[in-house]
This record gives sequence, C-alpha cells and structure tokens, in this order.
Amino acid sequence: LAGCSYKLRHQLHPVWQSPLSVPGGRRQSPINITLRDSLHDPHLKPLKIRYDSNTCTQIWNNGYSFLVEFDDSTDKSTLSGGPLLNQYRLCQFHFHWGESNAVGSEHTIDGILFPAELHLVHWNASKYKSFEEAVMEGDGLAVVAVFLKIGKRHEGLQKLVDALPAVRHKDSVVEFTSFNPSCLLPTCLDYWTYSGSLTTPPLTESVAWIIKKKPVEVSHDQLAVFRSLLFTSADEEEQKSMVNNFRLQQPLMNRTVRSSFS
Ligand SMILES: Cc1ccc(O)c(S)c1
Ligand SMILES: [Zn+2]
Repeated sequence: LAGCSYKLRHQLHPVWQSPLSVPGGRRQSPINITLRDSLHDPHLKPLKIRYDSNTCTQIWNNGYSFLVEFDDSTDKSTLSGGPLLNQYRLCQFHFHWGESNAVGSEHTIDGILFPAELHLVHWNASKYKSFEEAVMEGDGLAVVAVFLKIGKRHEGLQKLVDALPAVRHKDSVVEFTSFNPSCLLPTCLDYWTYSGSLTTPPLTESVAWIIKKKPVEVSHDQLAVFRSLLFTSADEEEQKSMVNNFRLQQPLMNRTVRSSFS
C-alpha cells in the first residue's frame, strides 16, 4: 500500500515541490506573506513598467502552464524601479491555478489563497545577454505576481482566453500579437518584495519577487477555460487536465518581506 500511496503522492506533488530539491536552498519560493512580519521600506521606489504590445509574439503550452511570449531582443518592454537596481526585459508571462476556486495561487497573504496567480517574468538586460544567462544569477530575474480573484469579467483577458483552445495540448503553439499585459495589472501601486526563486524547475534562486497587493478580477467562466487546457500532448492516450500547477510553499528562512506601503 505504501508503494502506491508513494506513487500517488509523487504524482500529485512532483519531487521538486520540497525545499530539499535545491541543495542549500535558502531563498525558495513561493512563501506565505504575513502582514505583521513585513516591513515598510520608505526607500522603495515606484515600479516603472513600460510594455509595448508589438513585442507580444505567441502562446505556448509547455506542459505545465501556458506562456505568452515576448520578443526580448530590445528594450521595448521593460520593468525597473521598485527594489531593482537595473532594467529588466519582459520575456514571458504565465499563470498558476487550481482545480477549483479554493486553491490556485502560489503565494498567500496571511494564509489567504487566490484561485490563480499571474507571473510576469523579466530578466536583467543591464547585466546579462539573455534570459538563459540571467536565470543562473542572484539578480538575474524579476517576476511581478498579480493575484486573480473571481468577480466581473476581465475584458482585456478575454483575447487571451479566446486563444487558449488553440493550445489545448502540451507543445502546441499559436501566434498571439498586439497584446499589452499592462491591462492585467491592478491600478493600485502597492506591492511586497522579497528575494526568492523560480517555482518550477530549475528552481534557481535568481528572482526578485514583486507581489502586487491588490488582485485583479476575472469571471468564473474565464478561469474555467484555463482548466480546459491539458498537461498532455495530443498523441498521449490519457488526457490530464492542466490544474493545480502551483508549487507548495517553502520556508521563509532568513528573509524579510518588504512593503512599498505602510
Ligand atoms: C521563468 C519562470 C518559469 C516558470 C515559472 O513558474 C516561473 S515562476 C518563472
Ligand atoms: Zn510562475
């Protein structure tokens, strides 16, 4: 019995879920952000986010999430300011979500979960030549996270939702252009920031996390389309729905979460 429960547990929570999967992992993500332990840092600058919809290129189902990818060969779509010392280029965004609205986000606020979490991934183009190089460096990446909550339909998201059936299976790709992800950001400027890691392999400890305080609203039906995607490719007989693609929370260890607001 132990064998099959191990198999089940292994299937439900791949081995890289645990902090021990990264030797010496001392800045792993995601984490729970406790309001009482976060520290207002008045020296934090406002975030400077400048996206150009002409850099948006395609959507790809990579078998774990769907990535909306951007041409990052120039400084047309960038992130700077906040806790960052350099300018970072947007290379992709993706989401993590659950099988129901009760689970889905990777980070939590005082234990509060959201049904999904958006990650806008940027790499330090001031110091490194590519994402692949930057992903190995402590100051290589900056990920802006936005919580999604169920509410009114998000008009800007609908163009993305309408494209998802075309990338239902793992390894499918479809052209996707003229989309400005700024429409997915809340109007409130407040955020938390801490040093962490990717939440999927290679789990490298190269991410300055910037977590927006306010969620954005999407409709129940819009999020349901995320769950119609599949982990599996078209030629696999067992089709597994793409849900619960979030990592379990990791120990804070010797880190402080700073807030841009008091
Ligand atoms: C670069 C990257 C890839 C996948 C992810 O979930 C995250 S959080 C970052
Ligand atoms: Zn992510």
